[in-house]
Amino acid sequence: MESFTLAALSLTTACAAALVAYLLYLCFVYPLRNPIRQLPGPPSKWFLELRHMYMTMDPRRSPHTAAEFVEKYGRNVYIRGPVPWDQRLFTLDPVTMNHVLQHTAIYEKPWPSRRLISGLIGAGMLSAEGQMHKRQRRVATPAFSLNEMRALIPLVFSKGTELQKKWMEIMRDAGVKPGQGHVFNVCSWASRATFDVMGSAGFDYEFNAIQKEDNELLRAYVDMFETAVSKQKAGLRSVLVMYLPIIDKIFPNETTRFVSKCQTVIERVAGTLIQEKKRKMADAAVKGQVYQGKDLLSLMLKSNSAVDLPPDQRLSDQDLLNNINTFMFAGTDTTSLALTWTLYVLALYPHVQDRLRAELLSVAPIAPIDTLTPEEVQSLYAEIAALPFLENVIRETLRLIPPVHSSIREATRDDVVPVSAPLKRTTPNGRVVEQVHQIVVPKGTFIHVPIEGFNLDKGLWGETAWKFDPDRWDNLPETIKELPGLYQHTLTFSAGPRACIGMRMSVIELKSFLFTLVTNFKFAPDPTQKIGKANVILTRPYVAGKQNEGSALPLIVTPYVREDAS
Ligand code: HEM
Repeated sequence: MESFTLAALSLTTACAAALVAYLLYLCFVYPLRNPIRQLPGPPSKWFLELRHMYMTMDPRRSPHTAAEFVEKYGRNVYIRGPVPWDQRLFTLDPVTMNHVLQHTAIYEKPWPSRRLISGLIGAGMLSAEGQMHKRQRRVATPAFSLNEMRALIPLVFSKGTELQKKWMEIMRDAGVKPGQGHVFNVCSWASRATFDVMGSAGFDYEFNAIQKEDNELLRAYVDMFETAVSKQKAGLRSVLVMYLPIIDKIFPNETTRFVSKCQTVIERVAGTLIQEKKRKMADAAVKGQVYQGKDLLSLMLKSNSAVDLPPDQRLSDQDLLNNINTFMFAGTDTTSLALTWTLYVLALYPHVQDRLRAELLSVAPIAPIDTLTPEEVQSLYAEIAALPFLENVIRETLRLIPPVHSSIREATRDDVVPVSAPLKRTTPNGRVVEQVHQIVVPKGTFIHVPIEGFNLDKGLWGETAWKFDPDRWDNLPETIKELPGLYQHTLTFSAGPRACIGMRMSVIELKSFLFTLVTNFKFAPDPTQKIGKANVILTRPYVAGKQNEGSALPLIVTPYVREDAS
C-alpha cells in the first residue's frame, strides 16, 4: 500500500514537473524562436497581453489601429495574442492575405476558435477542417446553387410582407397617427425575419418568429447564441477557457449550463426533423417517386444519398444536425446584421434613402406582393436584382460594416509567405536589420485576417474609405480591382475555399427585405439613443451604456404612403 502511494506520488510529481517545464518552454523558449517577432509591430508586454486584441478586434478602435499599423510598420505586422506563445501575423497585404486564404491545407482555423464554435453548434462546416470539411462542403454545395437559391425568392418576399404587416399592426395597436412614426428595435426584428427564412429554407420548419418569439426551438437557438456569444463577458476566465477548455467541463458556470440546456432542446427537436425528413424521402422512394423538398436539409439529404457519392464521403445524422446548426448560426445573424446596418446607414443618410426608395418604386407593382403568383414574384425579383443603386447601397454597407469583423488562421506547418513589397526586419530594440521579400511563418503561428481593416484600407480604397458613399462603386480605384475577395473585392464573405457558402442566399434576402421595407417605411435615427458597435464574433449594434441588454438598434419607423396608392 505504502509503495503504491509512493509510486502515485512520484508519478504526480513527475507529471507536475513536466507540465511546469512545458509551460516554461512555451513562455520563454518557444516565443523567441519565432521569426515573426522580427517583423515590426506595436510594443508588447511579456506575459498577459490583452491590448493587442482590443486594438485589433474592437470596431471602435480597429480602423484606427489598422491605419496606424500601415503607416508605422507596413502591411505585415507582428502582434501578440493574450499569452506569450500566441504569436500573430497581422496582415493587410493583399498578396499575403490571398496566400493564406487560398492555402487551406496549411492555414486552418485555430483550435481555440474551432473549439468555441464546435462546443456551441457541433463540428459543422464552419469549424471542420481537412477531409471532414471537404466532405461537408461537397454535400452542401448543390443546396446553395443558383437555381436552388432562386427557389427561395417567393419565401423571402412572403416573410418581408409578413414583417411589414406586423409592423403596421403594432403601430395600429399603439395608436400611431398617420404621418407619425414608432420606434422599432430593427436589429431584433431583422433577426426574427431571418430566423423565419432560415427555418423554412433550412429545414422546412416554421419558427413563426415574426409573430411570436415563444417557439421552443427558436428560443433555444436565440438564447444560446445571445448568451454564449453576444452577452459573452471578456475576462480572465474567458482567456483561460480559450486555452484550457477543460476548465469549462470541470467548473461549468451559469453560461455553460445554460448553453447545454439549449443544446439538449436543439438535439431533440432538430434531430426529430432530420428523422422525419428521412422518413418522407424513404416513403417517396418506396412509391417510386423522388421527394421534392427544396429546403437545405432535403437537398443535403439528396446529395448525401447520390449514387456517385462514395460511402466514406457520406455524412452521418450527427453531421447533418451540426450543419443545420451551422446554417442557423452562420446564416441568420450575419444576414440580419447586414440588413440592420443597412437600415441604420439609410436612416443616417436620408438623401440616399430617398434615392433608393425612388429606384425601388420604379419597379414596384401596383398590386400588393402577396397577391402575386410565384412566377410574378420571380420576375419582380429579377428586376430588383438588376437595380444599380440598390446593388451599390448593399455593396457599400457590406464593405463599411462587415458583419464578420475578422477571422484567424493558424499555420499547421512551416511556410514561406509572399509579400507585395519588401518589408523591414528589426531587432527587438527596433533597429532595422534587413529588407525581406517573404515571411517565414513557423507552424503554430496565428494569422489575423482583418476583414474590416481590409475593407476600410485607405491605401487601397482611397481617402474616403471610411465614408458611406454608394456611388464609389461606379468608379472604383484601380488599386482595388485586383484584390482577392468573393464579393466585389471586399473580404466581407472571405475568399478562397473557406469563403461563405451562403453569400447568394444573403444577397437575395437583403435585396428582397430592403425592397419591401424601404418602399413601405421611412427610417430615421432615434435622437434619444446613441448607437455603438461591438465585435462579439459578429459586429453588433448596441445602445450606448446598455451593452449587457444585448444587441439593439432602435430606429423611428414611419409608414411611407406611395403617391400612386389609391
Ligand atoms: C451578410 C451575410 C453573411 C456574411 C457577411 C457572411 C460571412 C462569412 C464569412 C466571412 C465566412 C468565413 C468565416 C471564416 O473564415 O472565419 C463565412 C463562412 C460561412 N458562411 Fe457566411 N456569411 C453570411 C451569410 C451566410 C448565410 C446566409 C449562410 C447559410 C446558410 C452562411 C453560411 C456560411 C458557412 C456554412 C460558412 C463556412 C464555410 C466553410 O468554412 O466552408 N453564411 N461567412
